[in-house]
This record gives sequence, structure tokens and C-alpha cells, in this order.
Amino acid sequence: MGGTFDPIHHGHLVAASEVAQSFDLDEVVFVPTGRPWQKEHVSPSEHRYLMTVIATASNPRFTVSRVDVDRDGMTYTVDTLKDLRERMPDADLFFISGADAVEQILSWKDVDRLWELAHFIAVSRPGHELSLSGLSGEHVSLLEVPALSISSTDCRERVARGFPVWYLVPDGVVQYIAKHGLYGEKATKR
Ligand SMILES: Nc1ncnc2c1ncn2[C@@H]1O[C@H](COP(=O)(O)OP(=O)(O)OP(=O)(O)O)[C@@H](O)[C@H]1O
Ligand SMILES: O=C(O)c1ccc[n+]([C@@H]2O[C@H](COP(=O)([O-])O)[C@@H](O)[C@H]2O)c1
Repeated sequence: MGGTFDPIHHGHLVAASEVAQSFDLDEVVFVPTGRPWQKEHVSPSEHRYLMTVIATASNPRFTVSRVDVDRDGMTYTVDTLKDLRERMPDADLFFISGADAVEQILSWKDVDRLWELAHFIAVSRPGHELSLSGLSGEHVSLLEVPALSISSTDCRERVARGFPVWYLVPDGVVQYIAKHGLYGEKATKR
């Protein structure tokens, strides 16, 4: 599952867990982006990587990859998938995305190459229609997952306003944000 994870939240974790169950996956690899070219003002990748490690540590089926964080330049999924394929030559690769990301996929770099590298799984997300958006069902599967109306943008804005993010993100991530003063945190009651 690729994402900017700024920060990772329970919407990401529930989506990953549902896909793992429904598609009988051995492992879900979370891949935090290095420099996402369609997003501005992103937190340093080491913070996003470490929050992802903290959030996934307790699940034996979840792992985190540094392939995007360690690659120079902008992050493109075509490179992510090539790097993962090199590291896992025998694996069947699936790329998990939310409905909003799938709406944009035709704008991604080397989109035609993507279908050769992985099968895509689009999960439902509140506020977005889950549809193939003109993509082929041969390359993309759709999956309804429990609806959690959480976004990283909302989490960042809440922290900046001094509102709690407990129960929106894992406890360790709440503590990591406070410890490193991410998102312009104002003092909050805990
Ligand atoms: N609540 C959610 N339910 C289902 N999928 C989600 C949810 N939140 C994010 N996703 C999906 O997870 C992937 C990574 O998301 P990302 O890290 O960009 O989080 P985000 O909440 O969309 O962030 P931001 O608000 O900063 O854009 C994307 O494919 C996105 O569609
Ligand atoms: O390859 C691309 O051109 C591309 C463009 C936008 C997003 N992506 C990937 O989509 C995933 C979700 O991205 P984001 O920005 O919504 O967190 C993440 O793995 C990104 O690298 C990929």
C-alpha cells in the first residue's frame, strides 16, 4: 500500500487489513512516499516512515518498505513496483489504493507499465465514488471496506488547532507527533 502517510491513520490500517483478508495476502507492505510529486508541503520522509513503522509494528502481516524514501528524486509508483519486484521476484504484487487515488491514476507516470507490474485494488473511501473510473477490471479490483471518514489532512489540521487525534491515529503515532512537535502542535490536554 503506497501513501504519503502524513500521518498514517486508522483509515489506512483498516483498508490494508480488509484487503489482506479478502485477497488472502501473506503480507501488506506499506510504502511511504519519498517526494510525492502531486503533493506540496509534506513532512520529512523519515518522520512519515517512522510513524508508519510504529503504526504497523503490532501486526505480523504488516511490514514497511524504504524503497521510496531511499530513492532520489520524485516518487513514482512505476519505480516503487520495479524496486519491490526486484526484492520479491516470486511474489504476486497487488497495489492498494483508495477510491480517490484511483480516480487520478490515469495521470500517473507510465500508467500503461503499471498494469504489467501489479494488480491494483481500489478500496472505498467516504466522500468518493468507488468505480473503475474508465480503467479495466482486468487490472483493477474494487473492494468495499468499513467506512472511516479520516484523512491525514484533517489529522494535521486538528493537531495545528490543538484538537486531539487520539483514536483517529494509533496511540504511538499521537505520541510521536507530540514528541517531535509535528504539524505545529499547540499544547493539548491528554
Ligand atoms: N479513510 C480512508 N479510507 C480508505 N482509504 C484511504 C483512507 N485514507 C486514505 N486512504 C487511501 O490510502 C492511500 C494513502 O493515502 P494518503 O497517505 O494520501 O492519506 P490521505 O488521508 O488521503 O492524506 P491527505 O489528506 O494528506 O491527502 C491512498 O490511496 C488513499 O486513497
Ligand atoms: O506514479 C505516479 O505518478 C503517482 C502519482 C500520485 C500518487 N502516486 C502514488 O499513490 C499513492 C498514494 O499517494 P498519496 O499522494 O495520495 O498519498 C502513493 O504510493 C504515491 O506514490 C503515484
